[in-house]
Amino acid sequence: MRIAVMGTGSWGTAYAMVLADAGNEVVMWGRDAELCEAITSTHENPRYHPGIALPTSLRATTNPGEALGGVTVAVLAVPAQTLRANLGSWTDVLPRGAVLVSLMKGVEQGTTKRMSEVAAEVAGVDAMQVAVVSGPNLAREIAERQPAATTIACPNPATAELLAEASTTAYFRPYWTTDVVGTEIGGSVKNVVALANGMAVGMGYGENAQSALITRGLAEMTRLGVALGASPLTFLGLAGIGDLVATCQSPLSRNRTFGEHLGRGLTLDQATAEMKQTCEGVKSCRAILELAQRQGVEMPITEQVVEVVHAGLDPREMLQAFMSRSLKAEAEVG
Ligand SMILES: NC(=O)C1=CN([C@@H]2O[C@H](COP(=O)(O)OP(=O)(O)OC[C@H]3O[C@@H](n4cnc5c(N)ncnc54)[C@H](O)[C@@H]3O)[C@@H](O)[C@H]2O)C=CC1
Ligand SMILES: O=C(CO)COP(=O)(O)O
Repeated sequence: MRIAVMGTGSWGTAYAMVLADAGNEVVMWGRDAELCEAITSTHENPRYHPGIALPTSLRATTNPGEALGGVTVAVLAVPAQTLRANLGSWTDVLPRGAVLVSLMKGVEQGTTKRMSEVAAEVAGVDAMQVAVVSGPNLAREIAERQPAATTIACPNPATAELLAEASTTAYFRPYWTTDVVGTEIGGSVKNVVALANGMAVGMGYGENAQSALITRGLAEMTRLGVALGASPLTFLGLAGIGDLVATCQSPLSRNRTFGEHLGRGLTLDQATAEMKQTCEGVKSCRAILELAQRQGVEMPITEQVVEVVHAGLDPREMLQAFMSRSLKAEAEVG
C-alpha cells in the first residue's frame, strides 16, 4: 500500500519504519525541511531516533500534497491539540477514499472530542473510514525493533484487519478490534495516570503505591470508557492495562517523566522546560475530566492530576487526598 505518515516525531517516525519494514511504500510529512532531508538522504531521524537505521525506502517531505498524493492510508502523528488545524490544512490534498489512522493519545481541549472524532469531522469522512492505533508502544523500543504488540481499532472490521496486516513485521504484532471508543479512552487516560504515577516515583514511593495507582487508574479508565459505550474487555487488553503498565513503568515515558519532575519538586514551568517532546496527559487531563463530569463518572486520579497541573496543588497533597478518601467496596463506582 502507499501510505503517508503525517508527522516526523518520535512515534510517527517509528510507526513509519514499521510500515516500511512491512513492505509498504511510505512517505512522511514533517515541518522541518532539514529533518526531512536527513530522513530521505541519510535514512536516520537524528532528532528523535539518533542511531536508528530507517528503511532506505522511507522518504520525508515538507509538502503535504507530495506526501498524500495517491495514498490509500494517511497516518496522523501530530500532537493531539494541533490535529484540527493540521488536518484542516491538508484536506484539499487528501485523497477522497483514504483511510485515516490516528496514532494520537489525547482528547481535544474545548470540544472534549476523541482524535478519531476530530479527524472524521475535519476531513468530512464517515467514522467507518477512521482507525486508531494504540497500545504499549514506547516509540524508542519499537525504533530499536524490539518486540511489541498493539491494538488497531476501526468500526469497519475489514479495514481494521487490513491495517493490522499492513503493519505486521517480525517485531510488531497488531491485534484488531471494532471498539474505537475503548481504544482511544485507554490511550488518553493512561497518560494522566502515568503523570500521577510519575509523581509517586519522584517522591520516592515504591511498587505498592505505584500498583495501587495503576489498578485504580484502570478502574477509572474503564468507568469512563464503559459510560461512553466501550467494551470493558478492551481495558483488559493492550490499549488498556497493557499501555497503562508500560507507560507508568517506563522511564522512556514522557508523561511519567513529567510527573517525576513534579514529584521531585520542580514547578510546572520547570517541568515543561525539561520536556522536549509532546506530553499529552498535561494538555488532555482537563478535557478528560470534563468528559467524565458530563457522563457523571468519578475519576479521582484524573481530578487530582488536574489540580496539580492546572491549579498548582502540591503532589504530596495529591497523594494524601487519595489516602483520605472515604472507604468503599473495591468494585464500587468511584
Ligand atoms: N512517543 C511515543 O512513544 C508514542 C506516542 N504516541 C502518541 O503519538 C502522538 C505524537 O507523539 P510523538 O510522535 O511521540 O510526539 P513528538 O513530540 O515526538 O513529535 C510530534 C511531531 O509533531 C510535530 N508538531 C509539533 N507541533 C506541531 C504543530 N503545531 N503542527 C504540526 N506538527 C507539529 C513535531 O514537529 C513532531 O514532528 C501523541 O499523541 C502521543 O501520545 C503514541 C504511542 C507512542
Ligand atoms: O504512549 C506511549 C507508550 O505506549 C508513550 O507514552 P509517553 O507519551 O508518555 O512517552
